[in-house]
Amino acid sequence: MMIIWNIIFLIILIIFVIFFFRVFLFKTGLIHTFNKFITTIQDSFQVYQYLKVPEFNENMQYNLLYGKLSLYLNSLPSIEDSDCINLVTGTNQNDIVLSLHANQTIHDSFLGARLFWLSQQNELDRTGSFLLKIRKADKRRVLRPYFNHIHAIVDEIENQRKRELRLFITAGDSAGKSRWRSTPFTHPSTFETIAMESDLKDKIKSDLESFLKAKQYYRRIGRVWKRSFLLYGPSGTGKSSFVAAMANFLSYDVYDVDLSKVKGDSDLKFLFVETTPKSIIVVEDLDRFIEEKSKLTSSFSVSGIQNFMDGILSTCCGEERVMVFTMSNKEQIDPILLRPGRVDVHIHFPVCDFSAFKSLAINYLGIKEHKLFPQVEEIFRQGSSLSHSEIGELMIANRDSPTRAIRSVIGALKTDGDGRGSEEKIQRQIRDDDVDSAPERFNTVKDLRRIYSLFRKRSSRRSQASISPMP
Ligand SMILES: Nc1ncnc2c1ncn2[C@@H]1O[C@H](COP(=O)(O)OP(=O)(O)OP(=O)(O)O)[C@@H](O)[C@H]1O
Ligand SMILES: [Mg+2]
Repeated sequence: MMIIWNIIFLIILIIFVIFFFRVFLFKTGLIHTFNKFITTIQDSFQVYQYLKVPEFNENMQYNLLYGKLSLYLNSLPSIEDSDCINLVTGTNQNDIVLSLHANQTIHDSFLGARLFWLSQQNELDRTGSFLLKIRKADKRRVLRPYFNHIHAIVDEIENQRKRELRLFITAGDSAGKSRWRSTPFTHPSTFETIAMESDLKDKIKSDLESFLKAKQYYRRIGRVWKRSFLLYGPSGTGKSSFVAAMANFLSYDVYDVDLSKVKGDSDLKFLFVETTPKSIIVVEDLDRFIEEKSKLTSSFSVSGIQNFMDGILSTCCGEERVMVFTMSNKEQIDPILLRPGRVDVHIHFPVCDFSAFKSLAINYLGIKEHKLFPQVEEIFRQGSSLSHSEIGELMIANRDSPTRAIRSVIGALKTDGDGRGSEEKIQRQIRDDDVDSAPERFNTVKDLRRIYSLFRKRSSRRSQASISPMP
């Protein structure tokens, strides 16, 4: 009898010990260490195989699978169990997105198999990789459908995010190399908000649409599937806004290359291979850069810039890129740099004419007609003109009163026409109008002062808009 009681007592004791051990493990967080210990024991009875997915291939071209994997792994719920995770802001500033830290393992399960992904970072070149650990016994059965599953999930995520475009800008890393930093691209410019000849706009839109459909064609003729545009014209005529409109039209990300931050040819190549397909690569003020480059000793070579423009490096790491170069004047540029094939379409951005003025009036003031329009037209006919941004700013500053807005434009155009004291006169006119009564406009006045300093710089004159597609 005594023995039976002893056994019962022992069983109850064991149950209590197990119970308290579990509570202790959970309360102290030691459960994770315990689980790792169990996994290590299990692992020692298994034969595993390792597969590596590097960020770049041996030719330093970006590996698209790496990007997809990163998206997939960061979307797994098990990321929360990792020892160290990065918290970053999402597209919406209030969103917090989890992303896997270097040297962290995340587990996944698929068709009954357990898969482990280790994120790694090379200390020397700061490039990343993912290492997959999978049981040899599961590999043959699971691997192919598992990667199909990853592709399907990533496509789904990308479809959800389709409208969330990103703007990439050049920034240096700790090793002094140029890298991309991205931020949501929310520029509201569209082809509808750009004041430009409607025929020209339609031509460009259909050019872009036919480019999107031409994958097979480009492949058949052995050319890189890319299209290059040169936007040239005076300051404030809408070149940058046009690039944003293109990005919104195509739903492409924008890579804004700041050549002044790029160290030289190899850095430029590196930046290029890091861009992804379905993107617009923009180089603003190329003429200014080339002019400055000739004065400074630079590690850029003409062929480095040409190769970049040709996008020859993009052939093996996905295509579908649009390249855009902006400049104020193309006359000074070596024609080799703009030869057909290197730059496919030249688009001229002239200073504002009467028809562009009317588009701006519709957009900024919400009016299609006004009794002062004939007067404005006459002034334009006499050869006066301003840039779109100058006129736009005057309209924004006086948006409460279209009449006042148009009068101020007329004043500015006239001053421009006879060339007398533009800055002083227009500032007085704005002060005389009810600027003081609207505190928020003080900013606008400040802006206007800044903008009118452009008057002195402006050199180009009215001309016809033109698009010259190269064969
Ligand atoms: N054609 C246009 N249609 C509508 N708005 C315009 C146009 N051109 C300029 N603007 C307005 O003027 C401002 C400046 O334009 P933008 O920066 O695109 O000019 P830009 O040609 O790139 O000038 P820069 O050569 O100095 O960079 C923008 O806020 C834009 O809204
Ligand atoms: Mg610009």
